[in-house]
Amino acid sequence: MDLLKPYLVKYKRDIFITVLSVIVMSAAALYQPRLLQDVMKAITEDKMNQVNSIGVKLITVAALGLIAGVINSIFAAKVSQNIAADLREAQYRKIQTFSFADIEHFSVGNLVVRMTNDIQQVQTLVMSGLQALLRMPILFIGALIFAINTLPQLWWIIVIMVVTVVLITAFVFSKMGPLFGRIQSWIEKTNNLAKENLQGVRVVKSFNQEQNEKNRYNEASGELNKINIKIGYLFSVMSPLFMMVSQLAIAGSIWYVGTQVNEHPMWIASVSSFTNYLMQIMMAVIIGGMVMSFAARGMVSIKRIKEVIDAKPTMQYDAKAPEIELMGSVEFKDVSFHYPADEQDVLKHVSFKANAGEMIGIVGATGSGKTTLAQLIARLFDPTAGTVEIGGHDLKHVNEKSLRQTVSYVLQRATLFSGKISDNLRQGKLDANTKDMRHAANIAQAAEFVERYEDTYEHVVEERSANFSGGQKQRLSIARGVIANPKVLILDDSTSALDANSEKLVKEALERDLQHTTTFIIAEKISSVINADRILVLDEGKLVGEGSHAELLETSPVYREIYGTQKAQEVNS
Ligand SMILES: Nc1ncnc2c1ncn2[C@@H]1O[C@H](COP(=O)(O)OP(=O)(O)OP(=O)(O)O)[C@@H](O)[C@H]1O
Repeated sequence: MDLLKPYLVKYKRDIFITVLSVIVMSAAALYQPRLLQDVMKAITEDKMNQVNSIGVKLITVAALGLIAGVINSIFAAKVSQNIAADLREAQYRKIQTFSFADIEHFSVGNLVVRMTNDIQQVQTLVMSGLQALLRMPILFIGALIFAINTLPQLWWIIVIMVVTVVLITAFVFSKMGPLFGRIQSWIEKTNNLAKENLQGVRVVKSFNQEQNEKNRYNEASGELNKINIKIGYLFSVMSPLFMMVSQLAIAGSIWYVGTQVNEHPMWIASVSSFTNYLMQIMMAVIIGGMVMSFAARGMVSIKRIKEVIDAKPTMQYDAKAPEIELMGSVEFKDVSFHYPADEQDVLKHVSFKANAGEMIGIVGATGSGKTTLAQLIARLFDPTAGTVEIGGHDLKHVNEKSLRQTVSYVLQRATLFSGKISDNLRQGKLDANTKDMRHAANIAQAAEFVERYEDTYEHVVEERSANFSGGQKQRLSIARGVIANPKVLILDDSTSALDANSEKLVKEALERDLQHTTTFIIAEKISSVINADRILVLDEGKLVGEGSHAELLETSPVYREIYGTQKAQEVNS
């Protein structure tokens, strides 16, 4: 509940209104049977003036109860929605501070469920809590007092009814509680499967995997369904049982009063309000059960949201580090690295220095650690040993803004955000004007197709950038990467979807227009980096060669082998 405390304080005025309205609503509900009893008594005693005045009172109390009920619902909805929005934003803010490792730790699907379904559960809990938490004890205790006060001789019926109902509730909840935790994890699994399937829809269709995917999804969805049905069964048993117990209690009280009516004729007026109070006691217990079920589910969700909000990002920036202008040299000093989930190093004792303005090619077999190395330059991960320095500064002590202004990383898989082309380019430079955009697009060989649109840079980017080809996406990502004229630019296989001529034009433009930028080009094909000032050769996480193309052909057997294989493939194709 710690999680909710600050929000309960924040919305205390509205919460106070809900509490007040609950009190009025419950008091009205409790007072009505008593007034009904008085009316009946007045009718049997033929006191018509009393009947009228009590009737007016009855209508006023009912109207008050109704108005209080409406106010309660409005404010409970308002508070619960505000709290849900605040929690959603708090989670989102926190997730923005997460490193890659933190996201991998939770998994994307898991975070999405925590942002949506778990928030929904907490919203329902707050809403039902504000509507019922106070109402339940007031109704229960109030109706108990009124019932005993009305027909004290029937106390034993109340006791039997309450004990039976409490036992049923305890039994049902002992079975239901553990199911709520399982529900959330199965929702995550089905969401992950759906997301993976939809994102990879082309692969699924082209490999005719629809049936397999359907089976995988059905299995997970079936498990989720089973748990939901179990909970449904338990609930469906509970309500008729409660109704049966209350009907038996009512029948028992009428029977008992019937046997005593000759001695106590006034009990007839009392028995109707007594049974009314019995129903109210039962209502209180049912409401309590419902709140408990929302609470059981909501508590699981609160715990899951709290895990995100309280998570300490594994990588933090030095808050005291001043914002400085970094120079473009990049140095790895005996760097080793393994991913958080793995023990084995994927980079092993890597040391090199790239001088400002150099163009460095990085080559190596698939899985040799090229992308990992690039991620350490952009500080998406910290090395597990050694240091990475930019402009002579250890990245662990560099201000975040300084780093982001210095390093621009164009990822292997081009990702654009829905909106406009200009919105995407401005992610690279906030205040970019059309001239900046045109310049960047020219370098990336994107201007040619962007300027064919009537609305040029204001052209829409659809969700998942579905209205662009792979090559167009890559060009726009490169444009976003170069627009701010970064000191360090990393192109991670970013021209793989470009034809050879466009790739050559991009390289030439980079050399011409970003002369002072230290550029790292990760490439599968040696031909893509053949003219680089220097080429780093990676093999199973080790730096096994460093030099120009000509030098490496002389000195590095690994490089020679890769080059030889690629040349042979070119000749054969
Ligand atoms: N997020 C991750 N968690 C765990 N292991 C990872 C992760 N990313 C990569 N690896 C592993 O690290 C090693 C190096 O991967 P990396 O992506 O750096 O290679 P690469 O040379 O860029 O490969 P490619 O040319 O295929 O892109 C591989 O063995 C890979 O399985």
